[in-house]
Amino acid sequence: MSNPWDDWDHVLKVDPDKELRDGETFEDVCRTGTDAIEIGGTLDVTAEKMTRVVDAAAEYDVPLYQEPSNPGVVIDSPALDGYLIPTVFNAGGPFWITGAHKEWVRIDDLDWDRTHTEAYIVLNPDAAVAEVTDANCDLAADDVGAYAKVAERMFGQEIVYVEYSGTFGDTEKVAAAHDALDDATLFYGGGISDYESANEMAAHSDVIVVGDLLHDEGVDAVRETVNGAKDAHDD
Ligand SMILES: CC(C)=CCC/C(C)=C/CC/C(C)=C/CC/C(C)=C/COP(=O)(O)OP(=O)(O)O
Ligand SMILES: O=P(O)(O)OC[C@@H](O)CO
Ligand SMILES: [Mg+2]
Repeated sequence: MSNPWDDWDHVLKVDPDKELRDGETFEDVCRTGTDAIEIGGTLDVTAEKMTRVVDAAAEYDVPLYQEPSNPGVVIDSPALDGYLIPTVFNAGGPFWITGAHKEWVRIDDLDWDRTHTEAYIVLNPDAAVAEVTDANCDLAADDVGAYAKVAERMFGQEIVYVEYSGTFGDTEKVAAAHDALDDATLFYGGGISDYESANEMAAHSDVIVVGDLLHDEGVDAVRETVNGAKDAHDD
């Protein structure tokens, strides 16, 4: 079965809790050449802030996905192509693996056709997501590869996400996850800041995710990362 992300090289992650650069608009954001926009962040996200971003991006034709950090921020909008729901394979306890999901399914009527999961392997211990989920980030490359294989083969995950949010990762660990997967799509996110870093990580993954750069440097810098990712996959 084919999935939209099979054809992606680049995802832009917009944090609803952060501002765009002065003078930049969501139209500019949607015209960076990214393949999809993921809307989410770990800290201080609310349904209201989510709605603001979804509404602002709705009229452009880039696919829009919500990535909720908890069930309380999920919004119901026809502008969304879907929901990418994290599950943190190396979380310190079950809540961020299946517990939050159980609570969500209990209280909400889910649109299953638009709901997909991302099997996160969180590797930057200083990131908010690592602290919130109490992730065990002390993993060697072969541990990372083994988690990726478990995610794909035992849990049927179609997306595995190596997450270094805030810092550029260890290419050996990213490559170990990539090598472990047959069909699942490997997302890599963390510290991508320019053409070179995008090009380098894209060589070890299927999709690179760019986050803070949008809020810190703006849309022109993001466009360079799109070029870096696409060039890596064209070679
Ligand atoms: C069941 C539902 C609907 C939600 C639960 C989803 C889960 C398990 C979330 C746990 C992991 C998490 C908080 C993911 C959020 C996405 C993410 C990693 C965003 C990046 O956040 P950071 O960049 O670390 O944080 P800030 O941008 O807020 O600093
Ligand atoms: O903000 P950065 O470091 O680009 O990370 C992107 C993304 O993986 C965060 O979830
Ligand atoms: Mg962030």
